[in-house]
Amino acid sequence: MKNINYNNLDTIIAQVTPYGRGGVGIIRISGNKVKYISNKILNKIIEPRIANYLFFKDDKNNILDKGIAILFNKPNSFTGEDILELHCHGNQISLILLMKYINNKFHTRFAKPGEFSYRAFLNKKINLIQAESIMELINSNSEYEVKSSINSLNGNLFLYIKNIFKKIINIRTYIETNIDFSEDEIDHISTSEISNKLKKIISIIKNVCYESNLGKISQYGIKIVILGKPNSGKSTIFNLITKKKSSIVTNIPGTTRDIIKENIYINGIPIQIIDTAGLRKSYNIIEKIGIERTKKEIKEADHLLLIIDSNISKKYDIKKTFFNIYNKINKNKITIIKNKIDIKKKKPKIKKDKKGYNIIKMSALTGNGIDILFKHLEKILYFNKDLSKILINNKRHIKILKKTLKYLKQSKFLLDAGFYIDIVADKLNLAQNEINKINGNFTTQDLLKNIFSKFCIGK
Ligand SMILES: Nc1nc2c(c(=O)[nH]1)N(C=O)[C@@H](CNc1ccc(C(=O)N[C@@H](CCC(=O)O)C(=O)O)cc1)CN2
Ligand SMILES: Nc1nc2c(ncn2[C@@H]2O[C@H](COP(=O)(O)OP(=O)(O)OP(=O)(O)O)[C@@H](O)[C@H]2O)c(=O)[nH]1
Ligand SMILES: [K+]
Repeated sequence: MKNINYNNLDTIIAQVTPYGRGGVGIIRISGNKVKYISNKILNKIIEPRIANYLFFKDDKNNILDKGIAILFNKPNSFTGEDILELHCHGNQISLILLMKYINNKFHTRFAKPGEFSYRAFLNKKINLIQAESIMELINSNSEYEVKSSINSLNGNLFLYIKNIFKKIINIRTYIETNIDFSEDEIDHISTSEISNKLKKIISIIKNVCYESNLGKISQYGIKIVILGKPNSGKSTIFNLITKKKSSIVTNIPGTTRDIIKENIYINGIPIQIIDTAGLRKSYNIIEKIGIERTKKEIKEADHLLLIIDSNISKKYDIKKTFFNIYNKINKNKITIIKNKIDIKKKKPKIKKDKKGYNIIKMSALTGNGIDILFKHLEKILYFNKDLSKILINNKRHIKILKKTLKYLKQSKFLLDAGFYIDIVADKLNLAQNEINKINGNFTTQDLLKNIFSKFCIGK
């Protein structure tokens, strides 16, 4: 499909409901010929934006279907062009027959994937971010992805991008007005002020880029790694969370030699949960490999669950044995589970320790306390990071933001190192161009076509 000519704004038609059998199947027609087609097929001039229950007929007065027709007059439609929607009975054959008839009779054609949205974009009905988020929404596989795409559909991401853009412009203006290019020497006060401003933008983007690592969730889920001493109950927790018996549970310490992964959803959040080998010094070569891999998993994890047997004496300080991660790690990145509370018949609960780390007392064996754990994880993984506000799932956006970040860092570096301000400004310019690509202000035709062609048919 090399010759997609999106600029040729002829009238296009597509089935917008899924292929197959259904209660209702909707056909959408967009373009200049719509009114003519509507009059012919419906045998009537219908009022726009009103549902009309009518026969759909061919030119020989044969009934093609009887359904609901809605006309949207340009520019007040999804695409900004005239649109006719035919809500037919959901039979795939009759839908195709109807579309074929229209194509043959009125010289319309089937829409390419994303072509309706592309027209909506060209006619400034939606911005590029919204178009992409509509597609993200359609392709969502979890409540989590649905929420994030609806969020960017609502314009939150657009506002965020605009804010970064404004801040960059702000610095460029500041440079142009406050620095005298005719002098070789740069005023030190202004330089440090610019440097601070740059630092701020960098941190704003960094925050989002960090969260956007969660963007990989569509493929793998948020990575939760289970850690703990042998026999603390890691495999039992893993089985409890995944509700499967895939991890071998035994009372022989060191049974879990390798890493077991499972993809699950916790309250709609896609999660990849990983059970690790028992962490301890081992001369067993197989176990050693497992431990090396555990270290790697820890590095890549979004969240750690550290399992401790709550009945084992405290003087043996487990927390110290975990590569000192306990003290180094962000308090929200780790949850300590004091397991096996059933033995001393304690009640499950959640609390914070003196250092502010989250501790959950529960029993993996009986499942008592699992709801507390799930609720906590949901809070930590979803709400604490404020993903409900800005979450970037879109690979294209992440890539652009990373590039923007790179240019901003370079420009700060050059500034701090005392390079000429125009070199700094050049880098800023590059950053600005990057950010412009997200909302489609600085996007080539090829790129646009590429983006929209990944949409589904009828969108
Ligand atoms: N029947 C139907 N349902 C649908 C769609 C559709 O195309 N048809 N959509 C397709 O994605 C979504 C809704 N998107 C739409 C976006 C804009 C307009 C529209 O008519 N816009 C006009 C008027 C706005 C107004 O009255 O406030 C405009 O923008 O000028 C319609 C649907 C989801 N539901
Ligand atoms: N009473 C009680 N026993 C538990 C609990 N959780 C796990 N166990 C038992 O503790 C033993 C070890 O559990 P595992 O889940 O295999 O422990 P692990 O941490 O995966 O062990 P390794 O494979 O050695 O790393 C098993 O006999 C479990 O049945 C619990 O909450 N209460
Ligand atoms: K074990």
